[in-house]
Amino acid sequence: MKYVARFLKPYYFQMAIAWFLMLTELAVELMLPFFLGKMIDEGIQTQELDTIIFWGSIMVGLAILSFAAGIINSFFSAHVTFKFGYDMRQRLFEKVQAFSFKNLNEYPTSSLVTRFTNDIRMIQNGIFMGLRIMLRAPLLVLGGVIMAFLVNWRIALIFLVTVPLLIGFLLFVVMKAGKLFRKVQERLDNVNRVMQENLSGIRLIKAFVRKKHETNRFMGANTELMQNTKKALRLIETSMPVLLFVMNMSLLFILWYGNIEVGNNNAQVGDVVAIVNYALRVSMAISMFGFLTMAIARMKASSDRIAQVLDAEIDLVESEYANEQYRVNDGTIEFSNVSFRYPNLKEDVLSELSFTVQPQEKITIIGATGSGKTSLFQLIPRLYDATKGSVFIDGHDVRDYKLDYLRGAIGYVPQAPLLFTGSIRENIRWGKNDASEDDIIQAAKDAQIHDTIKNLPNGYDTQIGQKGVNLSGGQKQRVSIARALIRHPKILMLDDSTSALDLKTESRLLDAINQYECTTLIVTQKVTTAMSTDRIFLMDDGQLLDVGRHDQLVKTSDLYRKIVESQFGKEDVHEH
Ligand SMILES: Nc1ncnc2c1ncn2[C@@H]1O[C@H](COP(=O)(O)OP(=O)(O)OP(=O)(O)O)[C@@H](O)[C@H]1O
Repeated sequence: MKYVARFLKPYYFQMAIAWFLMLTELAVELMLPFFLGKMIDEGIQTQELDTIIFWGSIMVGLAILSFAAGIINSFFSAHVTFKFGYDMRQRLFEKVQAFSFKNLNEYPTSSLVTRFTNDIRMIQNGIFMGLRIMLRAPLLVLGGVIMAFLVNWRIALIFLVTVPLLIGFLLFVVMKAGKLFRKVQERLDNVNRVMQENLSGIRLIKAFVRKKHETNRFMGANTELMQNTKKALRLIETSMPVLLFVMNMSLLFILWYGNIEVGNNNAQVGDVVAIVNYALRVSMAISMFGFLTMAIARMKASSDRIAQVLDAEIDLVESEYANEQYRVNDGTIEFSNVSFRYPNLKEDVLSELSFTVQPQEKITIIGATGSGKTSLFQLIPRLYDATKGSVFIDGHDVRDYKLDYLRGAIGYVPQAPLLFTGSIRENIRWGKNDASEDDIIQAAKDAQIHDTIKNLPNGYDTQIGQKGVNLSGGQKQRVSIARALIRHPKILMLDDSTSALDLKTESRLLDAINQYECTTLIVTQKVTTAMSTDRIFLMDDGQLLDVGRHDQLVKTSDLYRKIVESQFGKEDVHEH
């Protein structure tokens, strides 16, 4: 709950006003039955109209005051609640933006989405209820009992039985429900996860005719959520009849015993009416108190989940010694004894890699799937840090660069091109905010996508659907290459980004890239791509098996020869 208090701090003043108004409402609520009793005894029973009007006017005045206080309290409570939600969502978003890849692996997207939406809403509910009824409910119980004793202590003795009974029962319910609601929240995570996977993979599901399987999976998660929610709500629902039963019994007792006391001249009719009124208000306050504690239990469960994210240690941060002066000018890349292991793995996926790539050199990295090509790429813009050894760019360890600068100097096209909803122009400009229209067109031309865009009905204004659904795989790849080229990066990294391009387009693309003054690393499976670059890195099982030009490797590397044979046929190897 420390974060709840921290995020509420700027709004303490507004909260104080809300609480003050709530106390006003409370005072009125406690006074009304008292005045009602007075009106009955001094006005109605003695049939004095002036007295009735006098007490009646006071009661109407107080009711209006309470009404106004209630409305203004709601206004301030809502203001604090929404501002709180806004601030917390913003902070959470910034934190997740700062997450390293390792952090992101720990928190699945669906769980983050639930935290951003549902958990924050639960906390907001708790705060809103807190501002409206937190002090009011217990004070109303206490004040109601005291006032009832002041009116007539004999009849009020019944409160000594009913109040502890109800409070004890509600505490029991709340404690049990708190645990159940925590489970509900976890089940909601599951439903969101399955739903998200399904929505993003719906095309694949249709293509594989896996609708039934996925529907069952969703039904499983949904049923669990329903069962857990049902359990929690059922528990709360049982509390209401119990509450009503105790309340009705106590009312009956007050009326029965009150009647006797009035008969014995120990009480007046107005006293009995006032105490009945207090009994009703106290019971309602206890039930409100129950809901409030429940809301706090849910709020606690949710705030713990938010705190987990806000407290998550970000393992990949900018070094405090990072040098602002360091610049990437030439684009020399050096790996020195670099080993790397994903945090959740037991074995290295890259072992003892050492090589240097010269400025503006074009390198192809070729190797079996899972051999560590993407992992190698990720170490250059520091998406992960090497577990052992160092990566240097222009002679400086990547860890000594300002992180944003380093990443900004690199044009990285990931394996799965991801485009954002918006126009094609916006997607290309995403790589460089201040790019001019000419820059955008030039980057698109170099990425060999300009002609395609021009032929679209809306050209560069064509809206890209979610994740680029309305573009072909190769078109998406080229838009994301244009997005990287527009930065004029000193280091360009294409992770299997030309896989969907035909040979001619790919060759034109590589020629265009040659015009850029950048060191280029290309992960590919295609020998044709490898042939057009300066050197080929042959990777196998996290190791650099061979390095050389195509014509050298064909002679010296069995593995490379096999790859060439698999793509060109045995006889053609030496021709190529
Ligand atoms: N986020 C991750 N967490 C744990 N292990 C991972 C992660 N990403 C990749 N790996 C593992 O690391 C190894 C190397 O993966 P990598 O993605 O670098 O291979 P690759 O050569 O790029 O493969 P491909 O050609 O299929 O893209 C694989 O064994 C893979 O299972």
